[in-house]
Amino acid sequence: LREIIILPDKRLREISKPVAEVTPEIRKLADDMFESMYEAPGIGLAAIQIAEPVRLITMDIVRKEGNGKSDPRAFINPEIVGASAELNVYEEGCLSIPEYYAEVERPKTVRIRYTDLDGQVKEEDADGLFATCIQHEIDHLNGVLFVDHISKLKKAMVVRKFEKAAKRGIKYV
Ligand SMILES: O=C(O)C[C@@H](Cc1ccccc1)[C@H](O)SCc1ccccc1
Ligand SMILES: [Zn+2]
Repeated sequence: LREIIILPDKRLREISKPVAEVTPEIRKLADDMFESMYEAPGIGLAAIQIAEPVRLITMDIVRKEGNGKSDPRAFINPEIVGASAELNVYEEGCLSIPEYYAEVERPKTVRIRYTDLDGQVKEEDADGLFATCIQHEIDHLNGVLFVDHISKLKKAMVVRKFEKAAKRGIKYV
């Protein structure tokens, strides 16, 4: 199980590097990410959140319902190649910014291109929670956090709260 890094950890602002080749190490990292994601629990995770600055995302949207179903997905070097003009608002959270939620507006549907764990390049349309989550995760790969999409004032309050907690040595368990 890998520790999820928390704001204000500067590493969350790194730009993750492309994965050159799907190696056994990348597959092992994906396994570690699924384990950490399920344990959190979360429906998405970007490698930088466990301090690995590589362009790899894991997701499992259905598992959240806890009805025994599971649809683990891994996305290597994901890119958004198209986005709807129509926007969607979703109350987002982040495993790296615990217990803070805010409404974020994003394109309702996006077309993504990525490489899967078998090394196959795929293109796919995403809508609903899948669209919201994949955009949230791709943001992580670019050092962007969901609080960067909310008002300056609210973002300043959140960042200050986490910086004070960090100074007091409070680690969110
Ligand atoms: O920090 C992360 O990247 C995990 C995020 C992914 C996410 C954020 C906003 C909207 C959808 C996904 C979440 O903390 S995973 C927890 C969760 C579960 C169900 C719905 C929303 C968030
Ligand atoms: Zn997040």
